[in-house]
Amino acid sequence: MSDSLLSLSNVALQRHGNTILEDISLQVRRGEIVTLIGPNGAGKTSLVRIVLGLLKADSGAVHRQPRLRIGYMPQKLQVDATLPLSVLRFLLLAPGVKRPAALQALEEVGAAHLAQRPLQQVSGGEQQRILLARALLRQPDLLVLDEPVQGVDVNGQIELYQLITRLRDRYGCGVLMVSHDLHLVMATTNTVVCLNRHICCSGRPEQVSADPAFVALFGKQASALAIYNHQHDHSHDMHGEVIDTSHHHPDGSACNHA
Ligand SMILES: Nc1ncnc2c1ncn2[C@@H]1O[C@H](COP(=O)(O)OP(=O)(O)OP(=O)(O)O)[C@@H](O)[C@H]1O
Repeated sequence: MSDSLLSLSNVALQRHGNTILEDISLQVRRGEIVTLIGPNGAGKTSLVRIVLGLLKADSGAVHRQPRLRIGYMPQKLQVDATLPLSVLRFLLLAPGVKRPAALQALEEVGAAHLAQRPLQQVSGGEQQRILLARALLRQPDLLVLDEPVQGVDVNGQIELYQLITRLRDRYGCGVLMVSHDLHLVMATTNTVVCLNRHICCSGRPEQVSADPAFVALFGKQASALAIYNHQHDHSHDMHGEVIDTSHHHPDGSACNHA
């Protein structure tokens, strides 16, 4: 039996005559962490929405393993600041969730001590852990994390990525996450997919980082600063279209846009 949880083949999405995504093929297998990186407007959120089934691709195919359970962690916790809600009560809002399971999920993410804390009083890093706990409550086969370390300081980011890796190991789930942080992601991910409407390059981090095309794409400075800075050796016009059309991505390894 295939261990592929999710498979996208040649997926394309247009909106109002604009190409948002084109020719996107990727897979997430059980136990694998796949990270989507790309600049603002690259289509990362649109791709996540297609994976979640919230958006339908205009062409191409999306295959999910039968009865696939997806745990989704959004970018941010959206709560009414006037709503008196403890962390535990927030988790109990999810359908079918019982108190012991909610407490265990908080324990799993190192946030058991926050159970009775008003939701509005938790820090950015604590919020991300709570959202991760909520995603775990679905006992997911696949965790989909949209910028899981957003608004968290560097030490907190390292801890969160380590936590995600531990959860992957413990549950054997697949992880698809969006990140802007190339440097930290390289240490924890199995596959990096660089997206800019199309897939610019992808592969295992060690393969990608050893390839001259990778350095050309991201630049040494970007790695050293742990800040994502998208650099291509091909160009995009103001609509994100590739001006140099010689690129192609035959096998998922880093490509050289000569
Ligand atoms: N419903 C829509 N109608 C028209 N354009 C859209 C729609 N949804 C997204 N877009 C456009 O598609 C492009 C990709 O958006 P998306 O939010 O997927 O990018 P992103 O990589 O997640 O960006 P960011 O890093 O800024 O969050 C953007 O140019 C956006 O304006």
